[in-house]
Amino acid sequence: MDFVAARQRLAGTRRWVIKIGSALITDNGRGVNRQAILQWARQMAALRARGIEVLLVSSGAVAAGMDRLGWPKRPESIHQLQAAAAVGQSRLVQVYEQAFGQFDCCTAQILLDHDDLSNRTRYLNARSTVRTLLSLGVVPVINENDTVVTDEIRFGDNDTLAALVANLVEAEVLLILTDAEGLFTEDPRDNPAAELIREGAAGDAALMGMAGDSRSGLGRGGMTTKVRAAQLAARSGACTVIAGGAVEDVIERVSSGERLGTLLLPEADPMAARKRWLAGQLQVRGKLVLDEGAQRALSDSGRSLLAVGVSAVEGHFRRGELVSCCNGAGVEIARGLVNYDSSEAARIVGESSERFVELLGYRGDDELIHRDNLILL
Ligand SMILES: Nc1ncnc2c1ncn2[C@@H]1O[C@H](COP(=O)(O)OP(=O)(O)O)[C@@H](O)[C@H]1O
Ligand SMILES: N[C@@H](CCC(=O)OP(=O)(O)O)C(=O)O
Repeated sequence: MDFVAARQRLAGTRRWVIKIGSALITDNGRGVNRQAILQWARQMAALRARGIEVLLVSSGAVAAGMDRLGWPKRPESIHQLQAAAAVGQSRLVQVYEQAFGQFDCCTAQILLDHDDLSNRTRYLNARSTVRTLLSLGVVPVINENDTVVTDEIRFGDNDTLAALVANLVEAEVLLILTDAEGLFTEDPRDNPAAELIREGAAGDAALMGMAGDSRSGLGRGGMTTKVRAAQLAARSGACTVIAGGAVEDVIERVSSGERLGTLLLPEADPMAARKRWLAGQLQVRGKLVLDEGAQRALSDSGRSLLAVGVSAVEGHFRRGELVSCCNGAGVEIARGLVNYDSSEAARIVGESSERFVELLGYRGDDELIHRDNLILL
């Protein structure tokens, strides 16, 4: 793998999930670290200004709640943990909204549980809401819905949740900020001579052997869940960077390709991995019938599907759902995520994108399906 090129490619990516762990958020349990949050918000706002969509997965509800309630030690009882999370979460979102507000960014709280990502309808709902927020320029601030989850359905650690969110929105990058400067050959708390792994393959089994558990009493999974998160994120083609959240301007520096932290890459070409993942994840909701020119544009030239090359629309689907692309004889040649609802698609098929405003009342995307969201069969 060409790691130098992979680092540089980070600068050209368009959608990031950034996860910040409990120890960082609470300055090692000393209360919500407003100063640090302001710095991260500034950097995330700068990413947004460069056209990069940012989703934040923030831990820290339990730790912030413990601090607010004056509890020195993490409670054992699930009900006390849930109570602490309820107290801490409201404080967290208030701090985020204020911090992002200083950089003209709006935030939205999203609390997810296991069902939201495993149940198909709720998965699509979550996906549409998050995508809508992103299109509005809002930064979603996501956490596990700690007050309602039970042990059986708990993600447990936000590394896993962040990776599943990266899958949900097909992010290109998962940046995990923690209190270590990346993955070391062993826990630097045990061995100060341990060396930083700068780059690797997310699926490399040796990495798990290096990763240890959390020690802080605030975080949950240590490096084990971070390496596993990189593996999960790789399924939809995302690369993962594990880096030190306390490093100055870490988000901006990683996003400009600087060699900070640990970069873990998907084995397959990111685009191929993402397409394979897409094909296996979603149900086909409808069908588009392509004329011969469009069939050639897709199959021979790997181009996007334009409305002008479509002669018919079948089924009922919404923007972002998976549709099948067939030739006149009904043979499926491709699948992809469609940019328009079925009723809108029916109005624009056979037409060039110049007429979209007239036909739909707004311009929208030029492509019916962008080539990045198309899988040839
Ligand atoms: N190989 C390793 N390299 C770096 N840190 C490690 C390693 N193994 C275990 N750790 C521990 O993982 C911790 C970070 O994980 P965790 O406490 O869960 O943080 P977070 O709250 O950010 O998720 C570090 O403080 C470190 O002690
Ligand atoms: N949902 C919990 C997350 C706990 C957790 O996973 O913490 P971490 O290992 O620091 O990401 C909270 O907000 O406290």
